[in-house]
Amino acid sequence: MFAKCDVTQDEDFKGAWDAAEENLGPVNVLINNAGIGNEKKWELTLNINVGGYIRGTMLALERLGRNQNGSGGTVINISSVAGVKPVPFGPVYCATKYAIVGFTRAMGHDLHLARTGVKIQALCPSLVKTDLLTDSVKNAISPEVGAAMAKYAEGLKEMTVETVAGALVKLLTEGKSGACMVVEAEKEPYYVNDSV
Ligand SMILES: NC(=O)C1=CN([C@@H]2O[C@H](COP(=O)(O)OP(=O)(O)OC[C@H]3O[C@@H](n4cnc5c(N)ncnc54)[C@H](O)[C@@H]3O)[C@@H](O)[C@H]2O)C=CC1
Ligand SMILES: CCCCCC(=O)/C=C/[C@H]1[C@H](O)CC(=O)[C@@H]1CCCCCCC(=O)O
Repeated sequence: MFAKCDVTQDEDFKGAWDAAEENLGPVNVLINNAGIGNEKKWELTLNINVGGYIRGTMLALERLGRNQNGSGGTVINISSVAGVKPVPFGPVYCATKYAIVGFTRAMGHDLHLARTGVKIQALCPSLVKTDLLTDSVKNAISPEVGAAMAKYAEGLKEMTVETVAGALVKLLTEGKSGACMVVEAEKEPYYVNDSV
């Protein structure tokens, strides 16, 4: 099914959730995935990459939280390797992905899990060659930085969408709330940043 959803808009997010329930039945997993890499439009990048994830998580807590008579569930936030190490090619992008790791660790803490019964987790993939990379090169802070990003990316080992999806299933099925899992080419996925 398809539903229009601009993640910066509350009404769109609620409408997409309702449409999913009407068409598919009860929802108990939300994956916050929409993201951009645009250093020139830094406020838009924050609104989508951070605001959209927080909006989605708050909606999931409202709809799924046991403290709201919900059934519990899981939110997976797609951060990035750029959320656990500084990536100089996209400083704003990097800041948004660090923000998501911090938000996930804090909101995923047992203090909240005990209240809501909703697990909050983050997946931090390394590079997959999607439109995001092309757009990020085009919208880098300067043409030179864009060129350096493209050159660096060329030198990286290829990682497939299937590898990322496999890690996501592992995180969803075995990961604790607050867990942040990194997935890189030719490595077993691993956890970082244990909760306090
Ligand atoms: N491609 C990569 O190397 C990596 C990507 N990520 C993250 O994975 C997620 C998905 O990225 P990709 O599939 O690679 O990029 P992509 O550019 O192929 O997909 C991003 C999607 O987000 C959607 N989107 C953008 N703004 C939106 C908005 N306001 N509302 C709703 N949807 C919106 C776009 O329409 C697009 O379908 C992003 O959060 C990205 O930061 C994380 C690590 C590595
Ligand atoms: C180590 C960072 C992995 C980043 C994967 C990702 O989220 C891609 C993001 C691009 C973004 O749109 C703006 C950027 O700066 C990113 C490109 C980064 C170049 C690849 C670095 C990959 C690596 O070292 O594993």
